[in-house]
Amino acid sequence: MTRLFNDPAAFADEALEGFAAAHRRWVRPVTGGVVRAVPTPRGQVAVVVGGGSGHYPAFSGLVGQGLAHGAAVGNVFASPSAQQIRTVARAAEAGAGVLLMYGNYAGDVLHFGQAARRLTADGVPTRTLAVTDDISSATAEEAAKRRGIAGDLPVFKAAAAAAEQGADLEEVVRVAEHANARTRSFGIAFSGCTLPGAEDPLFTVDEGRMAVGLGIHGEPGIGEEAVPSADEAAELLVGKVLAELPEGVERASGGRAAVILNGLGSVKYEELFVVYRRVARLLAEAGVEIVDPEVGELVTSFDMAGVSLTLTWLDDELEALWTAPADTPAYRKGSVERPQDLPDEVPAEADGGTEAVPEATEESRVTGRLVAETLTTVRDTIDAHAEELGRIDAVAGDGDHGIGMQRGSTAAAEAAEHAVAAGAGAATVLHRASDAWADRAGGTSGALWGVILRAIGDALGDSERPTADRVARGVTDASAGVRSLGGAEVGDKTMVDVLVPFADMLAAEVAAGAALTAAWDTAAEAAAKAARDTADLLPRMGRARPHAEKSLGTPDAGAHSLALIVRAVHGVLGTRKQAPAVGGADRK
Ligand SMILES: Nc1ncnc2c1ncn2[C@@H]1O[C@H](COP(=O)(O)OP(=O)(O)O)[C@@H](O)[C@H]1O
Ligand SMILES: O=C(COP(=O)(O)O)[C@@H](O)CO
Repeated sequence: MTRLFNDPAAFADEALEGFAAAHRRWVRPVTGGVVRAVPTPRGQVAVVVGGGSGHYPAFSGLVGQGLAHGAAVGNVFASPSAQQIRTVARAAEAGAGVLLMYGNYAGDVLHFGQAARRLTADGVPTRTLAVTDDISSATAEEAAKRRGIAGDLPVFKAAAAAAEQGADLEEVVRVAEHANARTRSFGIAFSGCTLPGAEDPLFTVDEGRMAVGLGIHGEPGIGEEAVPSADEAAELLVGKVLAELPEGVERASGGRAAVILNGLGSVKYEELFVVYRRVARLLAEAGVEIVDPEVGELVTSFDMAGVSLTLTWLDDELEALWTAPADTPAYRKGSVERPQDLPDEVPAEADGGTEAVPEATEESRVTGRLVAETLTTVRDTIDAHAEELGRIDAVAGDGDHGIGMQRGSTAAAEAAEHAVAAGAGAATVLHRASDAWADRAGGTSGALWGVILRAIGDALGDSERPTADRVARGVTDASAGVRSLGGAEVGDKTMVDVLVPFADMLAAEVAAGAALTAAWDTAAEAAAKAARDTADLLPRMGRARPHAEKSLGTPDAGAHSLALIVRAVHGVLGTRKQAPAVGGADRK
């Protein structure tokens, strides 16, 4: 149970503020996360890590000499936004490029990928690496789909130590890929975590049972067994991890490995030591030499009761990097040389102020006002359903869909109002709302809603006549944009299952001559049905995929929220018969 919080939606920001205040020796807060207090030496590759909050010490606690140069920190269990990542990377980079590192989760992959493209366009050479150590989350044949759990630490550390030793960006990437390929983890859990403000844990296991193959977001395990003794738990974990040796490691015997026994949040250190005692013996019996083991909390999931075992199979290169010194708030090893002349406190960054809006016609400004009003209604609709969306997402996902959508829609409505007050046209209102939604929400749906609003804005423009045809084209482009960015298709059990039929129906109705409000009504009906139908699908993308069968009978959270939103938008359109974009006479 997370007991101490103020506003749950502000939990991650407030935790980061307190963390930075408590660790000034190591870190400096920047917009979107933290960077080292000791600036990156000129010419050194910067390793910037990141992910959602709720996993401390991942990710902010791993920033310091010998480890990460910066961490982008998202909302609870949600990826940081591309904009946050970019700001942190810009503050950390020192002329030799940036490697962005994160666990392999849909939201992280989308946002870090976008950030890399923007940084490259800014002239900062940038590469990405998603850690994939969790062997329970996909088969060896589909290793690229595996999640990143406690293996984040040794992979981050190898890359950062190589950067510290002067490797260039290509070399740091090679080392990171090599460390990732040689890292394997497996975990078990006795109870799920309870998110700030939530009543119930994300999953429960019956008394005397445990989940096998845990995730770090309170995802239930992939199987269930009776709770073992500490020794039996050690036997299970060691057996699983030794069963899949990486390429280049012929046999366990004679191998050397970095070993991490990780507590997920509420398994006590003494319990971990009891388990580790047997882990160490079993590995010794298997002929594995343990190098610098770690027993403790390194990647957590709030108060989840769970434990995972990670092995990174070392060669000479990886061993030197694993044993190299590091000095961060949560992870220290050996002694690092600390520069004497630390910079004075860096002044807080000025917030960008209000950027002037591009020219717009009066007609487009009227539509901009309608868009802002619609976004306010979207925000209110999401507020009213936030708890329900979180509950649906918790069935097979991480329970954060309500919070993420709330943060995104609130920020979008606010940005739209500011843009309208500055005299913006429809495109600019939607573009500002798109950036605000993606930036504030993070997570998979934050990136995708950013794409949706931007595509509709592009179609409406700031000076063109806002016709029903343009709206329909914008929605069609949004549908294509979401599929292109997220890679999901109809049938994968995502919001795409609703967006595609909605866009297709809207385009068909408008092409057949219907006025926008009537066409939207018919399309929203199709969206509601498509959202309900996702209950019968097995997820093939995103957080729910490893728990496919658990989600049968429950609709997809992102599909449901999209259907709610398009219905709410119809409510606004229906009250504005005079608005330029909604009258049948304005079809062309
Ligand atoms: N690849 C994808 N393409 C389109 N939609 C996706 C994809 N992956 C997940 N989603 C949608 O995102 C929703 C979850 O959004 P969010 O709560 O932000 O996710 P997460 O916490 O997993 O980042 C899912 O219910 C699904 O509709
Ligand atoms: O939760 C995380 C990001 O995953 P999403 O795909 O955005 O849900 C993060 O904690 C793991 O790095």
